[in-house]
Amino acid sequence: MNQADICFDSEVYSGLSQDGFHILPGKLSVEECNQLRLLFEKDERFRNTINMTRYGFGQGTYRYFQYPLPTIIQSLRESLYSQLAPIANQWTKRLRLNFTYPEDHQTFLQNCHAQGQTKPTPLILRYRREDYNRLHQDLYGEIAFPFQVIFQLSQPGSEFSGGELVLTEQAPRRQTKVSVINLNQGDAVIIATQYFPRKGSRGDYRVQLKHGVSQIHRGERFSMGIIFHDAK
Ligand SMILES: O=C(O)CCC(=O)C(=O)O
Ligand SMILES: [Fe+2]
Repeated sequence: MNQADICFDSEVYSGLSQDGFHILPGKLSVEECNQLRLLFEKDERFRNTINMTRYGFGQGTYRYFQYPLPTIIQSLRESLYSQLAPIANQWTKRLRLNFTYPEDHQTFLQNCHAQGQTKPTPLILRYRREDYNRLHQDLYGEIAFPFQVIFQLSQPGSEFSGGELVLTEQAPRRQTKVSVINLNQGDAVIIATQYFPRKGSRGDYRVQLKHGVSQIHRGERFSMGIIFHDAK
């Protein structure tokens, strides 16, 4: 894991505030991706397994980790949180929301737990031919951190085709805009969980964001999601 390549400077801030997402290239090594993929088979690591067809979420399988999280996921969750929390707090001010995100993830989780959100939310997803993930938002209770991070664990082209990560943004009085995010194995993308503030001529306005995955045409695609709030 390369900590040095995340630098949450003004470019990250303006990207997130303009588009609601920002790509972090080469966040994980191929070796780390392969290790994370292998975890998918280890039942004892997970608290719940979701067959997406059964819930109408799409087609494919995802598994929620249980505590304690694998070390690499725990450390990514803490370090990404502490870098994103200051941006989250600038956003809440711009959106005139009455909530302050603590500096460290542990304190944030205490807030979640006090609201009955106690279950860990980091997950690994596996898609095979014809699988897909419908547009959605990952909200699991009243408390939601405004960012989440998605990691590509498979290599497009050699391992699968299709299966693009898709974001839709909905601004007031506009038709929906779509962005297709092409990630290589090991890349990650920070996305807005629910909505983000965008500067307009008459002040900031709220843009809603959803994410999903287009159908896989060939092969197998694994991804990992780090969501910072816990679930009810
Ligand atoms: O498979 C993907 O790229 C999307 C994963 C996802 O929905 C998530 O991490 O919340
Ligand atoms: Fe998601």
